[in-house]
Amino acid sequence: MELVLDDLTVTVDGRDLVAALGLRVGHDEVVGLVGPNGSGKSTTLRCVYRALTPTVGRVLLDGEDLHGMPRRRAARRVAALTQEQRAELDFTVFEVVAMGRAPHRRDHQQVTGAERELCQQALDRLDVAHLAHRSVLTLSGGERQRVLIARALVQQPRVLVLDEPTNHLDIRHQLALLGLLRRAGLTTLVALHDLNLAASVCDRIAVLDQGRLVAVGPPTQVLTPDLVRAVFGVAAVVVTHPRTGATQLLYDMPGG
Ligand SMILES: Nc1ncnc2c1ncn2[C@@H]1O[C@H](COP(=O)(O)OP(=O)(O)OP(=O)(O)O)[C@@H](O)[C@H]1O
Repeated sequence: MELVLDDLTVTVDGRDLVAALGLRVGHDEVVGLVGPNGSGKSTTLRCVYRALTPTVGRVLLDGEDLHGMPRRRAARRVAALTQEQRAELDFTVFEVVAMGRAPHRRDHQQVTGAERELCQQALDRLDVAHLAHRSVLTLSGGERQRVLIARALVQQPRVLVLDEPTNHLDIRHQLALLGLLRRAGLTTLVALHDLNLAASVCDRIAVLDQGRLVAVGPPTQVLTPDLVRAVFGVAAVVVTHPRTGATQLLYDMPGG
């Protein structure tokens, strides 16, 4: 499914948090959204999971206006892992993951055997199967993050929107998650702070600065020392990973 952000603008109190953003995420493509704190990444993603309605512009799924769709139809297409997401009620991990099926079920319908199987697979993929019967209230930050990602997968969306999904994850689970995103075969828009992780996992990277898209393209073309200095104010050199061939940045320490 193709996701298009068409001339997206979000204005609050006369200030454009996102300004005339145009971005296309192709079928099965993983596009990374990077930029400094406050550059508009979460605001952009909030428009895609419908927490915000753009002031101007549209979000299109295969040409259809996402904000004009009935809520359940949109929820069957787009799953999100957000910054706001909390799991504060005393449900078990399995119950929380099974909630991902809600857009596909009629009210009060029981979870089917096939859906239970789907949940079990997602728990296994995210390495949280051993927690299935624990209360989500007892989980560590990284465990909770993995449970919420499992729930998003169980939703069987066509489009995945992730806001800093590697937050709280240790390095093994960060890499496992990004590998999973690569293999998921979903149209994926992911906000990431770590430029090296973004370079490793994304087909293309879109760079936001003060609400404006300033660069978009393959990591090797976008993540140049000039761009990193101009947008992030950091001096960096670019190296090529000797085994994977991925572009990676090495940063100068300020005053170092
Ligand atoms: N509801 C709001 N009212 C006013 N300003 C807002 C609102 N929501 C976000 N902002 C501002 O919009 C700007 C962009 O915020 P946003 O959360 O999209 O940035 P971000 O790129 O995701 O940042 P970070 O890397 O810090 O998570 C920030 O300056 C933020 O303070």
